[in-house]
Order: sequence, then C-alpha cells, then structure tokens
Amino acid sequence: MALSDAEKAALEPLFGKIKADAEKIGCEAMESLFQHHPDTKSHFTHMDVTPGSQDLKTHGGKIIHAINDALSHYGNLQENLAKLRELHTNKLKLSVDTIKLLCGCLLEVIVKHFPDVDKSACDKFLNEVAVALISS
Ligand code: HEM
Repeated sequence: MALSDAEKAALEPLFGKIKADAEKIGCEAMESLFQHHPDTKSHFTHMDVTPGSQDLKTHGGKIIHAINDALSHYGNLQENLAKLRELHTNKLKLSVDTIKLLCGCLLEVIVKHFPDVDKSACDKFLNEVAVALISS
C-alpha cells in the first residue's frame, strides 16, 4: 500500500538525516545483513566484507542514496528504480525476499539511530522499494 501524504512528510526529514550519515548507516545495515544472513555474502565475493571496511561504507552509501532518491521521486518510484530493478532482477537474480532481508536490517539500524522514527511508515516504504527492485 502506498504511503499517505502524512507518512511521506514524516519520512522526508528522517531520510535527510540518514543521508547525512549515509556511509555509516548503510555500512551498519550491510554488516547486520551479513551477520544475520551469512549466505548473502556470496553476492559480494568481490568486496571486502569485513565489518567497517571501505567497500561496505561505499556500497552502503550507494544504497542509502538510492533509497533517499526513491523517496524524493516517490510519485515515480517504478521509473526511478528501473535501472536498479534491471540489475537486481536480471543480472544479480535476487528475489524480493532476499531484498527484504536488507530492508529489515536497515530498519533495525534506523530505529537504533533514530528511535523516534515512524517505524510503520518506514517499514512500509522500504517494502515498497524492495518490491520495486524486483520485477515479477
Ligand atoms: C533496499 C535494498 C537494496 C537497495 C536500495 C540496493 C541498491 C543498490 C545500489 C544503489 C547498487 C549500486 C548500483 C551501481 O553501482 O550502479 C547496488 C548494487 C548491488 N547490489 Fe543492491 N540494493 C539492495 C539490496 C541488495 C541485496 C539484498 C543484495 C544481495 C544480497 C544486493 C546485491 C547487490 C550487488 C551484488 C550489487 C553490485 C555491487 C557491485 O559490484 O558494485 N543488493 N545495489
């Protein structure tokens, strides 16, 4: 289900703060993904997946910026994520369930840093991003 205007308005300042610390928060989400779901490391054999590595910071930053961009262009979510959908669906052959694993880890990290977050709106939005990243 789509975000209401109020939910979107609540998430925008939050993602402004997350974006300001994109590499740190993105890196923590990747670390949590690998800790809770070690199998997912198999997609990142070309990267240094040691906690806190520059690779994880750089990649984590890219993830946060993509999600923030998706919120900024929320009305055009599908179009905005078209290139990443092509990558994650056709090249990486990921499932929506795998994408959702990272969304769950990211939510956990966001709540840790920003306890006042509207958790259900954030969860809803991240789920929408996950669905838009994979074509059925
Ligand atoms: C909300 C979920 C996710 C978002 C927003 C996201 C976003 C991105 C972005 C922005 C890139 C960089 C694309 C580029 O450099 O052009 C990327 C690459 C990639 N993603 Fe995701 N991703 C997500 C989930 C996942 C998950 C769960 C996995 C695997 C378990 C994954 C595996 C990869 C891989 C292997 C690459 C290529 C990395 C490289 O070689 O640079 N992604 N993703």
